[in-house]
Amino acid sequence: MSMIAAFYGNKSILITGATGFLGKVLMEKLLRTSPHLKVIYILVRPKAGQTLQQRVFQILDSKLFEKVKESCPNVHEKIRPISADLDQRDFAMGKEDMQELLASTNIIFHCAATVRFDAHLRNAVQLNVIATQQLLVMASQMPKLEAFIHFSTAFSNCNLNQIDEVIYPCPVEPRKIIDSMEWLDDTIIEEITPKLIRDWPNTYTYTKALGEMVIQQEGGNLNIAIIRPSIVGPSWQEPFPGWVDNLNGPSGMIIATGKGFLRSIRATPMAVADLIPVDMVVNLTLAAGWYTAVHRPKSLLIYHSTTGGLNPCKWSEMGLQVLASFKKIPFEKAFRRPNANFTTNSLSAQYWNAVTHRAPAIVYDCYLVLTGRKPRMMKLMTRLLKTISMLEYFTNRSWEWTSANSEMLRSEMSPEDQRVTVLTTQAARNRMDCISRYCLPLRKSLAG
Ligand SMILES: CCCCCCCCCCCCCCCCCCCCCCCC(=O)SCCNC(=O)CCNC(=O)[C@H](O)C(C)(C)COP(=O)(O)OP(=O)(O)OC[C@H]1O[C@@H](n2cnc3c(N)ncnc32)[C@H](O)[C@@H]1OP(=O)(O)O
Ligand SMILES: NC(=O)C1=CN([C@@H]2O[C@H](COP(=O)(O)OP(=O)(O)OC[C@H]3O[C@@H](n4cnc5c(N)ncnc54)[C@H](OP(=O)(O)O)[C@@H]3O)[C@@H](O)[C@H]2O)C=CC1
Repeated sequence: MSMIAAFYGNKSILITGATGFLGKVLMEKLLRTSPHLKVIYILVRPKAGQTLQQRVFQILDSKLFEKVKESCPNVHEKIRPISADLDQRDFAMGKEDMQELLASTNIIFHCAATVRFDAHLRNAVQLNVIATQQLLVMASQMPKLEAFIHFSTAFSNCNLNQIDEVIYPCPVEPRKIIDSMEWLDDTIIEEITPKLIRDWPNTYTYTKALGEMVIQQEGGNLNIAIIRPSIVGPSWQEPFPGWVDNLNGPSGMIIATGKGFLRSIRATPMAVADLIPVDMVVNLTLAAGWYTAVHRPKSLLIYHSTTGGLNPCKWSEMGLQVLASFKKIPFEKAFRRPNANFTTNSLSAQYWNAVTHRAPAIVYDCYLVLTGRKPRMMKLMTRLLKTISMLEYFTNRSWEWTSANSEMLRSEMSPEDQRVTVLTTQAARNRMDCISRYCLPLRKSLAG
């Protein structure tokens, strides 16, 4: 029997961000492999026109949960949604809900975040820093809490090239940033944002770094671990290959290339594409939760969930795999035949944008207007080019992440857990298999 799966049996688990990409996969794996867990509390923000229960049923109705429901048709009884908005004081939670959480929670997985690169600094600080701080305060009042697992990103220190499993100080103390958000107005915050974030490329990575510092400074005696995944992609194996439900990171770019919209990307072919399938991130997370609670390490441990350090994959290799997958399974109703290249300098990128992106979009829009339809291609192309420009920072640099803690974690696992729980390190060793599994199922999942 898996020791990790057995550990989560009979536990009350709190997940923030359970309606998001990683949160859903985490919840699925917990329900599938630890069917005797007591309850999963999920903090869900109310959405107009949908009750909390409806949001939960919508998630459970997705293909991701088919396997769990086969073995446990009443799986919804294990999930207890709690209305909470992490942007609000005390998460705008009801008193009784709060009391129940404080009294019962054994393990916290904190996934909620804004992952938008263009988030206003105030919003990013609120969710990625202040909400983390509030959750720590709650955690400190939980007598039964065994472990607090926080999701950060491998790019929280992307201003460095070599990144160890440690917390690096930020130039400005998180407390000072939090205080200033209280009295500065939005326009001034926008003006000073570039000065504050310095060599971080966006408010997302910057506020994730601040979030880590808050954890270190205000974690007190809690048993805490931080997971730092790199670029999280579709599932590799569990519960089935290729599950993904968003267009973040490379997924949207791959679709856009396959559909023939995207023909050129500013990327350095030899730069490392550090992709990690979502199920491996979840495996590492559950193993880290078990280890943190059972072994109670003396200090906070950080786990890199990355693949590049051991056996790096380059963007050129990734690109070739992607193009090969389009040949095997072409997209339906493509705008053009898929073909793409990587450019490295910004002048040639501008040239290709004009020639292969904007010009065909204008021609197509003229055709739509002439045939009595609404033009839409230029709007789509502008959005696509905006997205590409935000991703360029990551496609033109390489980072080296060490992974000693992840290696240590694997060595601490039982032989059975080592057999059933694929962690990042093994995935890195089988990198080509991993990439082709990344590309092909992604195509199947999102094509259409
Ligand atoms: C040698 C041969 C070469 C061959 C080349 C072959 C090419 C192969 C492809 C290779 C891929 C290369 C690209 C790699 C890029 C890697 C980047 C990795 C960066 C990771 C860093 C950190 C990882 C993390 O820690 S967390 C997760 C990261 N977060 C994100 O990824 C979020 C980024 N996105 C945003 O911040 C926003 O979406 C933004 C600012 C880019 C755009 O905002 P906007 O307000 O304009 O739009 P949205 O409201 O977000 O969406 C509106 C609409 O558009 C749809 N959409 C969103 N993104 C995409 C997309 N990428 N593609 C297509 N469509 C997209 C979205 O669903 C919405 O649709 P609605 O219908 O309106 O709802
Ligand atoms: N995806 C990736 O490539 C990577 C992700 N990470 C980290 O992993 C974690 C999860 O990311 P991912 O699943 O991709 O992100 P998603 O954007 O898919 O999910 C974000 C989650 O946070 C919730 N949330 C956002 N704002 C609030 C709020 N005010 N109150 C309550 N809940 C809120 C969302 O709820 P709702 O459904 O209501 O919007 C959603 O459940 C994050 O911490 C991220 O930084 C790290 C590295 C890479």
